[in-house]
Amino acid sequence: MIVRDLAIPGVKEIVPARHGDARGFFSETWNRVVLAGSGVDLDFVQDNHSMSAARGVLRGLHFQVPPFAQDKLVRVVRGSIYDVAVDIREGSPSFGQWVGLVVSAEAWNQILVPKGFAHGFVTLEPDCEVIYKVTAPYSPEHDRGIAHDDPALAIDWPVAASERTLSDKDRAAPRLAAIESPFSYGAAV
Ligand SMILES: Cc1cn([C@H]2C[C@H](O)[C@@H](COP(=O)(O)OP(=O)(O)O[C@H]3O[C@H](C)C(=O)[C@H](O)[C@H]3O)O2)c(=O)[nH]c1=O
Repeated sequence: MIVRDLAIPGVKEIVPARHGDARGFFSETWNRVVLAGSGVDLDFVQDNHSMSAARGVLRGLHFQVPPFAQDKLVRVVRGSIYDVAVDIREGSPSFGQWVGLVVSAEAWNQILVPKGFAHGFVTLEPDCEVIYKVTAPYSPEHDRGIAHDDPALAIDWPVAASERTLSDKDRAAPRLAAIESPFSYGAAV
């Protein structure tokens, strides 16, 4: 299992081994002990699976506020996505900055998005299936969003605005400056 920090510390790319043979392959896509050995010791409580039918489906930017803040371990079992994590921890040296990663079934890679980050992705091809573990259960009352196209974030989405499909909720999301982040850099969540 390869674990590497992306441009904002805490956000990581994880690539599990894939053991191929004449039948196909086997992969331990998550192993708590192995990940803990790489400094990622998380207790996931829920597994999610979303399917997006078209290229350009954009889900995000979402986060849940404490006490339901979530770490997320995201992987793609069909297709490919451009996955984005935005640092929304007040006082962080990278507050308002983002990191993006292509996550795909072909690359067999994953992205770890810690608490304190807003998360979203855009699909790069039709029929993308995204599987992700989270460390807190879904709580609609604690679910929040910020605008994926907030000019202050200037996220370089690889799908043109005219080709994106968003939920009504995401289209109406506020800009980062319009919300009070519940996260503080260095503080336990
Ligand atoms: C997130 C979630 C949703 N739902 C229900 C609520 C709605 O009836 C339906 C679609 O929910 P939503 O439009 O919030 O789904 P996404 O836009 O894919 O949201 C996700 O998108 C980005 C990428 C994220 O990081 C979050 O995991 C999550 O917010 O599933 C549940 O039943 N459980 C859940 O954990």
